[in-house]
Amino acid sequence: MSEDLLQDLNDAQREAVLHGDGPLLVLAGAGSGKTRVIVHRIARLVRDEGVIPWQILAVTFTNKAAGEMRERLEALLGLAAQELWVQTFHAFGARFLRREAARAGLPPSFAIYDTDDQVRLVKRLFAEMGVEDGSPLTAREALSRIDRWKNAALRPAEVEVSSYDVEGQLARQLYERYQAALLRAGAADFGDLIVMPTRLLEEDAALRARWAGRFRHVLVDEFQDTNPAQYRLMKALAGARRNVCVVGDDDQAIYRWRGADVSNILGFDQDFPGTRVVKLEQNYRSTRTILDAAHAVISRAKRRREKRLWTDRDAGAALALLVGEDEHAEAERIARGVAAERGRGTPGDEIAVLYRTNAQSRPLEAALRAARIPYVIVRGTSFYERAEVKDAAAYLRLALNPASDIDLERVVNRPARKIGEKTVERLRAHATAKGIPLYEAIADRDAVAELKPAARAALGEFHDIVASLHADVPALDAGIAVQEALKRSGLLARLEEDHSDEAVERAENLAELVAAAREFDEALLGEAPPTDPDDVRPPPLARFLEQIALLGEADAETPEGRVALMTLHAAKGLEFEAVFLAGLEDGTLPYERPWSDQTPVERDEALDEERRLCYVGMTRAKARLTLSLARRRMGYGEGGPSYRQMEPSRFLRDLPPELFGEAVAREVRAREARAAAPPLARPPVVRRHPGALEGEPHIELDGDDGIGPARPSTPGPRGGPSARGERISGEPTVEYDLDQRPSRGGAPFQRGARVRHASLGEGIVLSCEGAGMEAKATVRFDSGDRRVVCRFLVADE
Ligand SMILES: Nc1ncnc2c1ncn2[C@@H]1O[C@H](COP(=O)(O)OP(=O)(O)OP(=O)(O)O)[C@@H](O)[C@H]1O
Ligand SMILES: [Mg+2]
Repeated sequence: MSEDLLQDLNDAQREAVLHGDGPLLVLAGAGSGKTRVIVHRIARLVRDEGVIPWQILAVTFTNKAAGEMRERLEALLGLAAQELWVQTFHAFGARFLRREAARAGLPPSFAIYDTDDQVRLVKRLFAEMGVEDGSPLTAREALSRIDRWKNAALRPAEVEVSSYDVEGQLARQLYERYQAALLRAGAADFGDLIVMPTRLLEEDAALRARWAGRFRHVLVDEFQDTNPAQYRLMKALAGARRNVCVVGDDDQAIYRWRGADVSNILGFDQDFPGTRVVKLEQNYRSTRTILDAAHAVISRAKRRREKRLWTDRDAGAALALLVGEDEHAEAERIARGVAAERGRGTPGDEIAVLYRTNAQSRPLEAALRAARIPYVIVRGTSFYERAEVKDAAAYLRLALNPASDIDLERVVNRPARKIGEKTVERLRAHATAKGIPLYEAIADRDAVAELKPAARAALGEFHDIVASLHADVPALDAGIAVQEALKRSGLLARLEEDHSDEAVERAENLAELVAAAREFDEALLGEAPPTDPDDVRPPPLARFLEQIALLGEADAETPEGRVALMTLHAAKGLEFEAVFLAGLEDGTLPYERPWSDQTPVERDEALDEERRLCYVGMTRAKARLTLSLARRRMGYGEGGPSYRQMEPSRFLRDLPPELFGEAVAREVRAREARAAAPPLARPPVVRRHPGALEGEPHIELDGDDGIGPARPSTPGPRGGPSARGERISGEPTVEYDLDQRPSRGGAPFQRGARVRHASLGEGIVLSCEGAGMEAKATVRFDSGDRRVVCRFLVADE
């Protein structure tokens, strides 16, 4: 037995790592070493049991998590780790389908459609069906129904919809056409990457025997978030051998909205009788304060199985709370907190700012940029979502498969070739009538006969481009293929002719795409030749496109030293020295849809899921956890954007005040005593956290910060310019006034002051009027004179 693999494991972890054959379920809270168990178990199987790496399949939820797992395995196993199948469910599905493409009716180089492609396809099908987009369903609504059916691994013919459900009937009809259109285009969507392998395996015993025979061990991380289709896929792959090891935490189930089903965990030992269940109870990640806070939130979930983690670490730092007047002030305080964290030597990539919805990232970005703190938004698809990058990808996908109509429609007139929408419509009608792809219609004399000569010539040229790419490019290295596509399509030349800033930026993005493809080729060079006889690897270009398509929400690399900004969903499984959790307000976290038509039971379930999300966020922190909220937040109401007053999150009220430090606890006790007396309107008090260093997070105490009991319903004035607080005797409490701080956002500026704006850059103040939140300044920027709200300006010191 390799001792080193068993060192640094507690008894329960060791039991799971050493478990022999048969089903194993590791059920444990956050940071208890579940992922570590998977990694060490795989290493032991390879090193001590002689299992061949490609006979092991491990699935995780995000590419980032898969990447980290692979890194840890490489450290333990060296080169042998390369041939392990460690990936996301979707990446596994894609890999499976490339090998079994013919059975699924797809070409091996099938394209993977993203949401944008899906929406365009549905809109086109709506048009064919004579259905108006939005009545009764929008394309996105229809797609979300289709997604739900796919999560349950249902094919169109198996979907049951009541005859009274008009929308459902339409969605079902659409589903059928949609699948047919995908097959015709030689494409699959994300759902198909799971449904198709699942159904192929379930329905073909010989195929199942082959695949279940090859994987001697199947391991699943974050098992609580698998949907029924993924669960069935796992079951089929486990086969009769039943060597499945699943690890999960029911408290961290956060994908119910995507069809994940916690009953997978609860019913696991019914499907796999004789399952060994291992529970882990020691947390190795967080301080006791952080664990207590997380427990206070999660333990109030309505439906939950009680479990509690313990740690032998100290209480550590108290929780910190930041309160901003609005989301910009909140963001600015977080930026200051992050700066202080870096100031104490914490590397940027050990700091994360987490939030509930993507929309919250904008003010945070602006504040970090203004504070010159390097950050990265962990949202992998953003680069590949740029129009010019998608255009290039569409040419490449056409090179592999000219029948992909969605790609053809995207680029037939890019760069502009004077091929108008009317021409495309005519071709579309012809293609639909004849049941051929657009690519063939273009070359069809009958289809183009009535077109004007100029349009005909342009179409002919476009057809030649696609034909030449299709003939030459598919087998090339990805880097060269991308270059050829950019050159032959004319995309790059057109941008180079144009000298506008925008064109330059787009050309740079295309250069970046070439660089990414070259890096991909280089990485392939480092790949050892497969020892797995069944391992047919597609040519580099197809693999490169697949990698782009599979970049999920949560998967961007976090470059060294940069602070990570991401949603709570994306933070799953990760850990950071310091975590800032933003937007602890009712409505933001827990998130509430403005138009909720939920039943009370659904509302309870939704609230429990928000609680679990909050728990996931808090348990990402190793040493320091800062919570923040805004008193009002810009939202979109009926009359357009407007400010909404926000109440502190109910989750904040669940936290024992002591976790914020003794001074806060004392203040809350005093507040309780005051609350017992007749209510008095109390002015807000802003205090520096006792003993805090300059620039450190401070805590605002004015009775409405969400800590401790809710204040009686007589609201005091908020944030008034002359707010005064009382001292807690004997403590070095520092008070200062938010609106009077010199040379900070929100303060009026002197004429001639140098200021910085997040998007407009540096400038000089020409004049300033108004006061406080409403103050506006006229500023001379490089791009011209602009009137901007002072809150968005930072003095350039
Ligand atoms: N026995 C141990 N001794 C020391 N450190 C450990 C031990 N087990 C786990 N750790 C460390 O604790 C941290 C959390 O472990 P891990 O990420 O495996 O937990 P997890 O249960 O998967 O968490 P999550 O639920 O958030 O995914 C990691 O930094 C890991 O290296
Ligand atoms: Mg984990």
